[in-house]
Amino acid sequence: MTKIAPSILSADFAKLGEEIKEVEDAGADYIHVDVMDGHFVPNITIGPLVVEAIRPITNLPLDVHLMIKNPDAYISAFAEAGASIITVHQEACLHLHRTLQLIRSYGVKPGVVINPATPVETIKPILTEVDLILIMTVNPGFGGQSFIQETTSKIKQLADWRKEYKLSYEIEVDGGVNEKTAGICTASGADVLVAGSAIFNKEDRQKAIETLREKARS
Ligand SMILES: O=C(CO)[C@@H](O)[C@H](O)COP(=O)(O)O
Ligand SMILES: [Fe+2]
Repeated sequence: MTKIAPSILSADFAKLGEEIKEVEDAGADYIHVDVMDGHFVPNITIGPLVVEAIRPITNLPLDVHLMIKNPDAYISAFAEAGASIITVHQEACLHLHRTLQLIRSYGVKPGVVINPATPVETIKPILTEVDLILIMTVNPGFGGQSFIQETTSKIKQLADWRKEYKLSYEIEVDGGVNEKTAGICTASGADVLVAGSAIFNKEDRQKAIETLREKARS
């Protein structure tokens, strides 16, 4: 079954704990945490202190998406704060194998992310190093943007490589995922759908998650 990872970027930060509990009760699989530094992306969000604060609130894995320059300098802080998965951008890493191995050395699942304009071939050399690959379907930095359709060929390529090389990474998509685009993602081979506005901007979060799952199936 397709996994759903609500992105707390679109949650009400004044009641973040309640928002997280609500999506957990509504059937979410991961809690997606968007970390932005104002350099790699034109926005600033949250840091390890918030990850530490939300860790005891939920039993779900914390899927920490680092949109920051020089991620190596902050991996220990996010690992110690309780991240379950840490994804780093290929575009932000000078020595990608080293960064992914550093994440794993803390007992955290390593993942890599690529922006919409980055070819999927750029991560072919590190496929054996990751537990998850995140395909950005918008340019990172903000919630509520429109899905970039051209990115779906990358999802398909990753699914083909996984089969060909007998690997087991999960394929996650992030950005503009909603009831109209969920089906395109899963038909291309996505296993995990990140959704911010399509869940937190809805009154009934359970219905929003169920709708995404239903669209993912069809
Ligand atoms: O990483 C990001 C944005 O950079 C995402 O995780 C967004 O938070 C997704 O928001 P929606 O497009 O689903 O509203
Ligand atoms: Fe994200």
